[in-house]
Amino acid sequence: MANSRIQKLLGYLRPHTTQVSLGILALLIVNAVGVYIPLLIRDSIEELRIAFAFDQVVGLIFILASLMWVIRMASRILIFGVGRRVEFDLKQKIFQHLLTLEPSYFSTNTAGDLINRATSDVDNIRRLVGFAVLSLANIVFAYGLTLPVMMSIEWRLTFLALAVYPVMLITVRLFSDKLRTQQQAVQEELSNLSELVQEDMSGISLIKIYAQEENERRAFRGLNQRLLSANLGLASTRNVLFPVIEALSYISLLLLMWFGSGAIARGAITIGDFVALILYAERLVFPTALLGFTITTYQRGEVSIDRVESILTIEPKIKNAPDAIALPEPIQGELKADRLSYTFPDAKTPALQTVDFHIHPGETVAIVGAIGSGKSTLANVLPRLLDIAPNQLFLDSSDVTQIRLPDLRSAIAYVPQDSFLFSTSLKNNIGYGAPGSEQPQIEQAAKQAQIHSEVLNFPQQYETMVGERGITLSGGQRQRIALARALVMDAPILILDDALSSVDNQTATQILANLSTGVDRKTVIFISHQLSAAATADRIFVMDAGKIVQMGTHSELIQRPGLYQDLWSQHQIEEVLH
Ligand SMILES: Nc1ncnc2c1ncn2[C@@H]1O[C@H](COP(=O)(O)OP(=O)(O)OP(=O)(O)O)[C@@H](O)[C@H]1O
Repeated sequence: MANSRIQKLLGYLRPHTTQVSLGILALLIVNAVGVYIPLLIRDSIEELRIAFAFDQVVGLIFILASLMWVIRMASRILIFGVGRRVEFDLKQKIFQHLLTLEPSYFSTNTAGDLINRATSDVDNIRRLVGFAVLSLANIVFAYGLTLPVMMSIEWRLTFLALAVYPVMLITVRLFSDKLRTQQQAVQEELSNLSELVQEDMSGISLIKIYAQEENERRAFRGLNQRLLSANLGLASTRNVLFPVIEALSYISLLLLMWFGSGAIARGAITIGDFVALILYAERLVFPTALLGFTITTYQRGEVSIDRVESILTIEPKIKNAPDAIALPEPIQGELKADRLSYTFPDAKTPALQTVDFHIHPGETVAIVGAIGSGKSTLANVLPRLLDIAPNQLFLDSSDVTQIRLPDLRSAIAYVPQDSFLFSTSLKNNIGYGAPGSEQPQIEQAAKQAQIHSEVLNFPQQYETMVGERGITLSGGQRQRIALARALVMDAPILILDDALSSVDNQTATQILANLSTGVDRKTVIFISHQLSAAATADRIFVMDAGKIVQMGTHSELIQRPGLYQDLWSQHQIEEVLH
């Protein structure tokens, strides 16, 4: 597992090998110069050349220190830049992969969790790639180059000076774990608070109708209070940690001074050696403290690699068959089902049971039936939004599971039950399935969907924005915009899944009549509870408990005793009562 994570990590870094190598080389130079400067100071002290005059050595130190500063900056820019690039690549990969997954994946996995993986987890990986790589390389070079020089000066004093460093490391480790939990707590409280604000803003009318302002204010105060406590906790841990690190580095300095002065007195080291040791011990404080944070960052990053990879390795259930075929042109729009069955995962009974039908090109078929009888399931299997077995459903005599998915889906225009609109202009919403559609095409589709004249009354007509930053449309208007979106595609098959439920019966009947006339008639599948509109279809399929229990024209079906007759009588009574 650990190996595979390291492989993944190396995989993320591979496209950026040049930057990483340059960044690491820069760190090596910085550390080499960092080790050289104290030696220069030592020699200067020894030769008593440093002091009050601006001398060559001071100038050299100034130049070297400036060089170090510039190269360190370059190393940070390079390696942190790689972190950002890896973050960018991963976000692209996750989003791209999510787009390949079937809709049912999103009903079993919450959007919150997916967003979290694409943001917080990717952020942890970015830190692992940027901060952890930089810090680890820096630690290796800092200790690798500084320790031998310190030891060559005086090994006993070196051990003494560094004796408190393991304590420093353990302290930072303990604190960084605590900091991590506290940071998470702050994040959680913050998202609880924003969730409440978001919910209250969208449910503001309910709050007012039920006069719950006071309760909501109290709920907000409670959450805000928790956020305050979490923030104060985090701040106090931070405020304790840094003085503790400082204190430990002073202990190291005191130990050095105490024993170092004895060593000078004994003549074991020179004053120059002593100053160099102090400078070296000081050099190692920062990398040591950082190592504690680096370990935590590394561990967090590892967990996040697993979480992100677990998304990226999910195989889409619905994909092109290995030997998928192109749909032969011209597409006729003939649909045939042969013992078509589908059971939802974890469901006890099938939603579709051995359904047989033959829908002719250009035919308008209405599908009616009780709630939960399988109508939407049937609509969803046609464009393979659900994973059906092969050899059960055929479009123009080709098995739909063998047709290339883009071909199949562009042959079917589908208006689902919930008329989802994107937060963009009406024009973009209507032209969504056929990007680059010209205004006349958009208007033509809107006219067919009987929404054109209403759009002309909107403030910016087709440029009017909808959604959160735009106007609010009525249910019926949304449905007709969604219908226009499907019509722009000009696909040979059109499926309307209860897509006109908020449109009055007369308009719905008119729309259906428009769709089923004309020279290039489409195959229309009209799923509806609106029986008066359904009655005008060429044929009607009546569904019950996952089966088509009756088929025929309206006039045939009202003659036969059965579910359709019952539904029709009920419909007549409702019409009279209204
Ligand atoms: N995602 C799902 N997971 C499990 N079961 C489902 C799912 N979607 C639908 N079902 C079940 O499948 C059956 C058929 O549902 P379907 O939505 O096709 O009915 P419907 O005839 O379109 O109903 P309505 O008229 O309310 O739209 C129902 O028993 C329903 O509970």
